[in-house]
Amino acid sequence: MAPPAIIAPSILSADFGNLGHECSRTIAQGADWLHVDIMDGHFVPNLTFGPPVVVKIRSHVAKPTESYGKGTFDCHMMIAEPKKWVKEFKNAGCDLYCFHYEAATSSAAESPEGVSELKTSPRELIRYIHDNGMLAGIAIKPGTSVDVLWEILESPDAKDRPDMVLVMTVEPGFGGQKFMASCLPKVEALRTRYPDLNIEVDGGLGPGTIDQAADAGANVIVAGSAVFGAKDPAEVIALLREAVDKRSAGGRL
Ligand SMILES: O=C(CO)[C@@H](O)[C@H](O)COP(=O)(O)O
Ligand SMILES: [Fe+2]
Repeated sequence: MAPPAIIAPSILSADFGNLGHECSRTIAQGADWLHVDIMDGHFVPNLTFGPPVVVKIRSHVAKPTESYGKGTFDCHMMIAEPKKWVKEFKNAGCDLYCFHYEAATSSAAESPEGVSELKTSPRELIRYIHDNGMLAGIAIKPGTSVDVLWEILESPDAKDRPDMVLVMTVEPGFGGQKFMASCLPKVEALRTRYPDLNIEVDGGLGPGTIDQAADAGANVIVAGSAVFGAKDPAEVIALLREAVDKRSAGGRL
């Protein structure tokens, strides 16, 4: 049976002028995690915020009492140098550090300043994240084949294996984009091989698209505009959860 639903509203769609309150309210409305989109203006053509803002919102949301627990900060690192920021985000209050496969493997990302210790492989980066006391996620963009992940998921040592895979269902960079159903075969392939894996989908998720994502096997659901733009965010969170849990309880097609 697939793991239970985890609903992770993306705070990219929250009111940034009132972020602490928005975060605590969303958790009170039934969200499990908060999805924290970190963009550096290099890996993606947009900028968000860094560790000081994460510190501030952490003070409004209690740290989870267990791994994957309520209040987990799921930091989606859309940054060119994922290794460089691991310790800072840990210290800021991040619980799950999800880097992009493309950033970890591109030569531009490895070391724009020629600093060799920033060079790393996805497996080494996963180990480094674990050694720094966080869960590790690995994300792939719509144009990246799921095949790049098999070797990483089969790493003999659990320290080198990700705790979650994020399959992007939009091009990373902005909220409010149209859901790309063409990415779902990647989710299906992952779920077929790994019944217990946390598989996250991100981009364009909401009441109109959740059934397709849940049918494919996703259990960690990011939704930004659908939650923060809703009249009744609690109702949307409950609907997303029900769509996923209905499938994990009843078995997949
Ligand atoms: O990572 C990203 C965008 O790059 C996402 O997390 C979006 O912020 C999701 O927003 P919606 O598509 O749900 O509005
Ligand atoms: Fe995201």
